[in-house]
Amino acid sequence: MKTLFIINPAAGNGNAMKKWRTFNKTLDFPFEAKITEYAGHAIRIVKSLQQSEDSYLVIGFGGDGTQREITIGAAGAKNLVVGSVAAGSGNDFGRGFQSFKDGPAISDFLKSPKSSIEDLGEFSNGEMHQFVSSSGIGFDAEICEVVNRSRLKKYLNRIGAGKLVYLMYVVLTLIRFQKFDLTLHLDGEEKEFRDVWFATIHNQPYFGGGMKISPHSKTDDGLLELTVVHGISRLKLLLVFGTVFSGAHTRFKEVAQFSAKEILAATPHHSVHRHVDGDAIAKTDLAETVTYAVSASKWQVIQQ
Ligand SMILES: Nc1ncnc2c1ncn2[C@@H]1O[C@H](COP(=O)(O)OP(=O)(O)OP(=O)(O)O)[C@@H](O)[C@H]1O
Repeated sequence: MKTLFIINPAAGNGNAMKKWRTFNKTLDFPFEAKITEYAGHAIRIVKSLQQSEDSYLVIGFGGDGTQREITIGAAGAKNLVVGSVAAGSGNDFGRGFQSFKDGPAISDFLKSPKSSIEDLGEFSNGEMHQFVSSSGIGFDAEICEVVNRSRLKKYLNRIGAGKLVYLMYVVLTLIRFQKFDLTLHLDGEEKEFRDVWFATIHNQPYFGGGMKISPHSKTDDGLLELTVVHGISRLKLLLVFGTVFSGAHTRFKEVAQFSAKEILAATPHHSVHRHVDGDAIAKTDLAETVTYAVSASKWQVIQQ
């Protein structure tokens, strides 16, 4: 089995490259390495390996956006197994799926490679998008969007204070966020929610950099889970966030959770920010209904 590392220099607030330069000195096996040059590049790199006669262990060296791209590129391929080394900001991929903690762990894996077959989330709004950990709309997606656009972020990253800007925008967004109405169809059953802060669809339990928000999610059960946080004051929302790490958030009546094979979601009165695996994408369109489901293309992740 060949090994390819894919390094995203933009991950971890621009620190992934520095981490890679130290990390690659610890590797005692042959490997190839490619540095991504633009968003979406990792999908192209990994897709091109699908034609290879060799089998590959493809290891992402970045965060959740990088792992999403690698997984999409590897979906459906029998000769590709996905691994990861956390070098991003949130790194939820490595919490929900197995990942490598260091070079010797990769070395051990290569001596007797094992993998498992996993689900991939998919949503369609005319265009098809895929996600590996979660995709959602609302408060958290708006934070992703404003942080990405921020000029202050670039400046603070340079002086090593990138996390500060995130915290600042959480508070700002909390003050100015406009709650929205949400209409859902869960395997055909209709549900309406008012005053929604966010709704997130999960393939795995972790979200937002270590919050175990969807404790019942399993990565290979052919189902997606949905969390809707609604009808809650700003102050109580902060309290709920404080309980996510222990799992106690599921006891609040304002936190609704469901499992379904197919989820249809519409925001008929508001255009709302969206994310896939923590990366902001275009806002919802008032006229559209988005369909979420598990993709038919499965993928393989390492087992240690
Ligand atoms: N050379 C590049 N320049 C700019 N963006 C890139 C480049 N290569 C990849 N990207 C994009 O950078 C985005 C962010 O990377 P990633 O999500 O891996 O890191 P992160 O945001 O620090 O981590 P996390 O998502 O775990 O918080 C990815 O979605 C990817 O498309």
